[in-house]
Amino acid sequence: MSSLEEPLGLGDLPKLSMNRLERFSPSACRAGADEHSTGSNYKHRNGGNNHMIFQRAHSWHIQGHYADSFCNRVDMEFRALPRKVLWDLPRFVKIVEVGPRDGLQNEKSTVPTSVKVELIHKLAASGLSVVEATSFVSPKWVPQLADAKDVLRGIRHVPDVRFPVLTPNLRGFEAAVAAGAKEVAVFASASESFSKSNINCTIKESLARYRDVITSAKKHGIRIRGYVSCVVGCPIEGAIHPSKVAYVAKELYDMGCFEISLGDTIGVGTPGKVVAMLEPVLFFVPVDKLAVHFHDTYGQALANILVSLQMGINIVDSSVSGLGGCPYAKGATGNVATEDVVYMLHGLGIETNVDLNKLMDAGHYISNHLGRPSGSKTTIALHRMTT
Ligand SMILES: CC(C)(COP(=O)([O-])OP(=O)([O-])OC[C@H]1O[C@@H](n2cnc3c(N)ncnc32)[C@H](O)[C@@H]1OP(=O)([O-])[O-])[C@@H](O)C(=O)NCCC(=O)NCCSC(=O)C[C@@](C)(O)CC(=O)[O-]
Repeated sequence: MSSLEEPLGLGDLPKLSMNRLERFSPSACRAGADEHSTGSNYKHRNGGNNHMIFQRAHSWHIQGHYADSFCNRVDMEFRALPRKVLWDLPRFVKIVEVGPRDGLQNEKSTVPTSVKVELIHKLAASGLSVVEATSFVSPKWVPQLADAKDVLRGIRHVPDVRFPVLTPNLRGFEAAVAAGAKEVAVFASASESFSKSNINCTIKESLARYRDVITSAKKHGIRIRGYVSCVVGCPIEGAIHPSKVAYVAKELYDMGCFEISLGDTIGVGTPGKVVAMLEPVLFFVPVDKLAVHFHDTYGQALANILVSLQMGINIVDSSVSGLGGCPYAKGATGNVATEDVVYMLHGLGIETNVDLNKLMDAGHYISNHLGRPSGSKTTIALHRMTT
């Protein structure tokens, strides 16, 4: 990866346009204090004194004997500012890749099983530790995933990578186990209307079904993830009250789901709405058991992820190339692109274990197959830069 391709993180702030954070980067000060340099292209006025700050390609420098006292002041200012907004961020974020399931379930033309399996292998090779592979749902409802059994059987074992599948009822769960599933997910909704249109039952009925699935899963020693859909808005009902989200999340968690993913199914969330939704949920479900799952319909997904991380969440669902959309949520676009999430997280100095180049390779593979450009802005930008 060339330096141009690396995310512009805090350590690279001098490369960005002038702003407050940039000027007061402590790494810039440390670099300046350590090695004095020549060749200025930026002047900074501080408290009536002129201090020359020299900018080179990768570091900034403060000249002469002003450096130490200047840097101490700057360090103090800098610490106060990012502590508020950046320093509570997690060091590591687990990404749950949902492209092969959520991303493909809405595709009109049938994607061959071999392509799905190859995509899953490429995603696993990029370092992702969880790749949601498919759904054991009714093929009448979601024809694209009618080959669930064959997809699961086609996946070769990759150490430390998990391949969960969606199961809407006991029948789906049993089929998934028979095909070799080691981890499954159930999916309820915070909206009564969406529950009926998505899984043809009320919220209460869905929770009763999932209780049976979880009881059976426990017997098989299989881990179950729980989804809550429509956590901010519903395509039929509109705004959803956060208390409804908290209720369903708590029920699934109390039943035994090891992780609860909160889905903004139609991507209407904004950071303010997300904070308001997360607050009551955090009252009932431990923060380290929560994941966020944002569709990017209004371009708010990365902002929503950032605010979720600031609230302590460190599990993020996303879809390679931004594939997807829910068959029962008209107009909703795909999930936030995994490439864009990785770029942002790496830029913030947060580890993911994901190799962005290999991930983009997986994105190119499926985008080429589908015959359309990637939905990842990061991929498009880096591609432009290299061609
Ligand atoms: C839940 C059901 C099955 C109920 O479907 P139903 O029609 O109410 O149930 P049914 O019991 O009357 O069964 C209808 C037919 O499906 C069969 N059937 C029944 N169960 C299964 C099964 N497991 N696997 C295969 N076949 C099944 C069953 O045998 C029968 O076949 P028929 O007798 O007519 O030939 C149906 O509504 C369904 O499959 N819905 C699919 C919903 C879905 O996959 N939605 C998209 C995923 S959720 C999502 O995207 C949101 C999420 C998770 O990403 C988070 C977010 O973004 O918010």
